[in-house]
Amino acid sequence: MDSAVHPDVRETAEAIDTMEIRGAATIATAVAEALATQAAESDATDPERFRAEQRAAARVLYETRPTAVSLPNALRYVLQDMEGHSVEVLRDSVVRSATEFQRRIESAQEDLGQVGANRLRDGDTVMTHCHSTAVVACIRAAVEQGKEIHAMVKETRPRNQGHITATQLREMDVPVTLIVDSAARRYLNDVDHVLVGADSIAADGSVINKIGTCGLAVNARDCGTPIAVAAGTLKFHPDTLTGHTVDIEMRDEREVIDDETRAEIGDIEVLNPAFDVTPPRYVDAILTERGQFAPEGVATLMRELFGEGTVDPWDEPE
Ligand SMILES: O=C(COP(=O)(O)O)[C@H](O)[C@H](O)COP(=O)(O)O
Repeated sequence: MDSAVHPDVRETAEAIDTMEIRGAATIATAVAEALATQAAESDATDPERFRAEQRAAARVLYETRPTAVSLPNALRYVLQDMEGHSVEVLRDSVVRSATEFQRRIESAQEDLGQVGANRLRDGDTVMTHCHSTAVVACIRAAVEQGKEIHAMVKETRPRNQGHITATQLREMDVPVTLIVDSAARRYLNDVDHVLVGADSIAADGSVINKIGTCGLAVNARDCGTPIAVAAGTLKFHPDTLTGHTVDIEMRDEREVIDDETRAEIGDIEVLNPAFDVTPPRYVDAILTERGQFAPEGVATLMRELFGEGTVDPWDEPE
């Protein structure tokens, strides 16, 4: 354990690991803030030491959850300009980049919210899955445009993030109907849109999001209900441009079944994948702060954004 890693960084990492801090954009904001604290409160006296501390902090944060690419994308953004010959210059660079990153996330969320809102008509009902700040931003913008929007919120087992969505939508007076996940098919003909977020978008337009998204999308397509994914460019996974796949997080079995019930049943295997992959053919549109794209079209924008490839600033230099 590297003692130079600030306690706030460890606290943030722990909160991400236990999902007290969760959701791709929220995780990204939290890690940017943690790196800024690490920088602001560092007592390193030489630049090399300062850089090593930042790398160690970034590694602790990076190793928390593997699927949401917003996390490494945030670390890269904050540490990208860590050039300079004095600790003061380096510190300023990290703190400035972290602030800039948070500002960009906020404005991207607002812009993609407008894009999503433009797809929604007055009186529409939207089915949601999990809790996505980007989806909430779209519905909020539609409400601010004066549209009456209803929501059918899937509870999203095993952790019931649908309850967070329901709470936030009620706070803006959106009428909410809560359903269990397996009831989605029954109501897909009654809703006008399915709107979900994303943890990562792959170069082929595949969408990696909360487990159950793929089944929902396949069913939506079968019913002819349009499905859009609200995901800023922060969710674009640069490594998929060179053929890498996205790691799907497996979580603790006890999120699915408690030890006592399990013992009563007998010897069973329990699998608890947190995310799944929806192929691009089941997705109508990806909504970003740069407008909406057909999933097959994101590769061009990804190349524009990550053309030169990426570096992993948490790695030790060669
Ligand atoms: O799958 C989840 C959250 O999963 P978990 O609860 O396991 O973190 C959300 O749909 C995306 O992260 C998008 O969220 P946002 O739009 O807020 O980035």
